[in-house]
Order: sequence, then C-alpha cells, then structure tokens
Amino acid sequence: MFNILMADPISHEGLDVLQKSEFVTVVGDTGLIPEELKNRISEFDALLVRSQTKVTREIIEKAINLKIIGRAGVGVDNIDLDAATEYGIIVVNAPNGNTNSAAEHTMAMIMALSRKIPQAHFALKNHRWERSKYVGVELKNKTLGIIGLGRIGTEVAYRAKGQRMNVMAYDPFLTEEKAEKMGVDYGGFEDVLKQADYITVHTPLLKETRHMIGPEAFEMMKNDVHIVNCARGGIIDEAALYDALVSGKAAGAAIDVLEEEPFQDHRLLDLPQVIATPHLGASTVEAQENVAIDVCQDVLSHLTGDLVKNPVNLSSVPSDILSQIEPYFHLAEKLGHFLIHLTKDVPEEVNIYYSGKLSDVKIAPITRNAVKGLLQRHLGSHVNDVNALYLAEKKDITIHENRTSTTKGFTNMITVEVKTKSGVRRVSGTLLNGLGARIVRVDHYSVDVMPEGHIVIIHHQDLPGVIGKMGSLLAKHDINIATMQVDRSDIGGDAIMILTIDKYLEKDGLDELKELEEITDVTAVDL
Ligand SMILES: NC(=O)C1=CN([C@@H]2O[C@H](COP(=O)(O)OP(=O)(O)OC[C@H]3O[C@@H](n4cnc5c(N)ncnc54)[C@H](O)[C@@H]3O)[C@@H](O)[C@H]2O)C=CC1
Ligand SMILES: O=C(O)CCC(=O)C(=O)O
Repeated sequence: MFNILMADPISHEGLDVLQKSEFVTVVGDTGLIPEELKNRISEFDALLVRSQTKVTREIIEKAINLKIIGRAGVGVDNIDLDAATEYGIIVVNAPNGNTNSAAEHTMAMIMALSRKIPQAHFALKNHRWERSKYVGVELKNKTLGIIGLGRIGTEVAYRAKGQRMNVMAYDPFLTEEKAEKMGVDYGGFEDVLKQADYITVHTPLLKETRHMIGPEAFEMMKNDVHIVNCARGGIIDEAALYDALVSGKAAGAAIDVLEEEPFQDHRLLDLPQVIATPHLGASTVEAQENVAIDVCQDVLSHLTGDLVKNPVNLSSVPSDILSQIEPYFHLAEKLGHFLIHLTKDVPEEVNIYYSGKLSDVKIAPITRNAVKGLLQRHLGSHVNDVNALYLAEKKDITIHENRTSTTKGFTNMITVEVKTKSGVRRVSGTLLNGLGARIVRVDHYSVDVMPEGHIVIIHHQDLPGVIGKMGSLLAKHDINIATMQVDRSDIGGDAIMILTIDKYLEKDGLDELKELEEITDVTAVDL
C-alpha cells in the first residue's frame, strides 16, 4: 500500500482516480507549514501539490520514502528539481490541462486593463458614477508582444488575432517559418519590446527569465505600454514595473502572479493603474479537473510500476510510444542487472546498442532503465530511472547509446556492454514474438535464457563429466535445475553454462562450485 499526501487542494475528479485503486491511500492535509511538511514527509510515497506548497531540498532530504511528486499544473518552480533528481524522485506535472484557462484569463486581463473594468466596477460598487474617469483604449490594430510562444502564448496569440490585434512574438524556439504559418510577426526580444503596445509574458520562471523585463527593458518600450503577467511572478521585475508605472512610461499593468505569493509588498497593488488577480489563471472548474486527473494518473502509474506521461525531470514519453517500449524498458533493466554481476572491475564506460526494430524507437527511457539495473547492485534501491544517469555521471561512468538497423538474426535486440580496465563484458536480450523476453548472448556465447528467477552463470572448460559433477553438487544442496543452456567457443575450449534453479544458491554452494577444477568462474544472479 502506498501513502499519498495531498498537500494542496486537488480537484476530486483526480482524487477519484487514486481512490479507486486498491494500492494507494490518500491523506489530505493542506496548508501544512514547511516545518510540519518536513516532519511528516517520510510517511509518504507520493506528494501532490499545486503552486502553494514549496518542495524544498530540506523537505526532499527528509522524504526517505518519496517516489514521486505530482504537480497539478504547469510551473514547477515551487519544487527543487535538482534535489528531487538527486534523490531519485520523479516529478510529474500536468502541462496541457490548464492552457486554455490561462489563455482565457490572460485575454480577460488584457481587456479589463484596456477598458479599466475593475476600477469602474469598484467605483460603481462604491456608489460613484464616474463615466469620464474610465475612458479606455481599443485593442484593434494595437500590437501585442508575446514573450514566450509556448502552449499558453500560442493560444493567446490566436485569441488576440480574433481581437484584430497585430501579434509579434519572441521565443528562442520560434522560427520565421513557424511565425509566418501562425500569422504572427517574428522578432527578437528587443524588437518585441520596442514595437509592442501590450506586452504579455508566457515563459517559465528560470534563471534566464527572472527579471527579464527589468529597467533596461522598460526603457526600450513605447510610452503608454500595457504590461501583462499571467505566467510567473519574477519574470517581470516588480520594482522596475512600479517605477515605469509611476513615471508614466507604462499606462497600466495586469498581474495574476507576484514575486511573493501571498503578497508581502503591496506598493504595486496600491497603484490605481494596476489590476490584479490572486494567481487565478488556472482556476476554472475545467482546468482543475484536467490537471488533477492527469497528475493523479501519472502518480498511480509510477507507484504501480508503469511509465508516466508527463515527467519533468525525465524526457517525456508520449503515450503512443509508451506501450511500444514498455517491454524493452523492463528487459533493459534486467540486462543491466545481469551484466553488473559478471563485471568484476569498476565500470568505466557503458555502451548500449539498439538494433533491428529498436533502432527507430525512443530509447532514452530504455537506456535509463538499463543504467538503473547496472547501478542498483552497488548503489542500492534508491537508484531509479530518474537519477540513474545523474548517478552514473557522478561515478564517472560514461554512457553511450548506439543504434543500428542490423538485426543479427533477431527482429530487435538490446546489447548492454560494460568496459572496465580488465576488459569488456556484454549481454544481449530480445523480445521473442509471443514468448517474451530472452537473454540471447553473453559475451560471445549464444544462449536462450528467460531473464527471471535464480540464475547461475558458470564459465568452465568444455570437458566430459562437468555437467554431471555440477548437477550432483547442486542436488547435494537440494537445488533443482529448471533449465540449462550451454555453449562453447570450440571443442574442449572455454564454455558457458547458464542454469535457472528453483531456489537461491547460498554462498557455500557457490563456493563449492567454484572449487570444481573445470570451473573458471561462477556467478549467481537473481532477476
Ligand atoms: N497563472 C496561472 O495560473 C498559470 C500560469 N502558468 C505559467 O505560464 C507559463 C507558460 O506556460 P506554458 O505555455 O504551459 O509553458 P510552455 O513550456 O508551453 O511555454 C513556455 C515558452 O517559453 C519559452 N521561453 C523560455 N525561455 C524564454 C525566453 N528567455 N524568452 C522567450 N521565451 C522563452 C519557451 O521556449 C516556451 O515556448 C509558465 O510560467 C507557467 O507556469 C501556467 C498555467 C497557469
Ligand atoms: O495551481 C494553480 O492554480 C496554478 C497554476 C499554475 O500556475 C501553473 O500551472 O503553472
């Protein structure tokens, strides 16, 4: 049974996904202060948050059982991703479910700002009829500058065009061709600043985007510019915005997000030309349902051993290829685990070869799992597919992926190879149609072994009587051989025998096998 802590309120449609599962229990405890969260986090396998809860390194360090953090929304700037990755905790978000709501909110803010609706509303509610005070400006033929043309920025662009605005955008991934296709003017950051009447930001909050709209940016802008931030507090330097508004450079600002939430400094909010909402961009029934369902499904998938759709600290695996790679994902881990038992020295380099059908599927998740299988033996069960590559790098092990369409007799094959100072060891596996996974090569030997259960790998001299001796010795230890595979380099030369046995071979049995004179090496591995 896995324990999930819901630390921020999540829509019940998402919670239903979890509550229907017999594998999880959900504890709802919203509004915990950081100290309380730190003290309780070790009880949980999964943590669900929105933007309020700050999942800091300090909390992650205490989260000894935590496997996944689910963010019901897009921005993950409230989660220390480096710490999560380092501790092998996967972070998932729900990047698509609130795009529409955030775009609609942005448009509502742009329109309310232009027509001073909140100010006029407030006056009227206070019984003041002030028609001449609230003269607005039209959006038609004005230029909207969009900084960050991702999911939300793109939706805002289409809506602004519906308002007959000219749209100009800057995004490091925007090409001239793409802009043309969208009917958007293509510009650099400064072009947008200089030409826009309205500027709206839709980037994530990153080192690079923090305060990207600061004093210098305001200087480049047109007089009477309108500023909109429905993305993240901190993209716009609030002190610089305040100065621009007070000096009259900027005509008004609409802000949904603040550098500190809930706000500490209310100077900006007190300006009459500022309209504001308390981080409501995603606060619609529909968006909250969408993000809750998406994130809860991923949390459940991860806890029950399946792949997730929206990992943040892993590259994303689209659902259509998810089912395609899943069996290889498990095979790769077993190959890594098998091989590390054969590897007697410190691994320096790992090569993973993908051949046949696998040469054109998304292999990154498969690679991560192979590395996980390799590292777990020595680094323990905290190694997972989130931190495997990070930990390999920390251990100075270089990882290379290689694709080849050569099938080597199999329609698909994964070969994991480890280089150490004493040489190279490798193991290959495949998925046989209808028969499942098989280990088909160990170094230069051909075998056919199901990668599961108790396995003994015996290197020996190809001499008469060896198999008999081995069988008797195992029988003495009450061990039944389930399957046996043998291959040799040449008659009377080096040979390999791979046994699957019905129970674990204890150390004394292993040592006795090693003492047989024809045997050069014995390795036991449990897959
Ligand atoms: N107010 C609210 O309630 C909500 C806020 N958000 C926030 O909105 C923002 C955008 O979200 P999405 O569109 O879903 O993200 P996205 O990832 O689809 O788009 C972000 C875009 O910003 C671009 N970008 C990154 N660095 C940039 C830079 N230096 N200059 C210009 N562009 C840059 C990226 O290339 C990307 O195209 C995020 O900060 C997210 O957290 C999202 C949903 C609701
Ligand atoms: O959880 C929320 O309501 C905030 C949504 C948000 O800011 C995001 O998805 O980035």
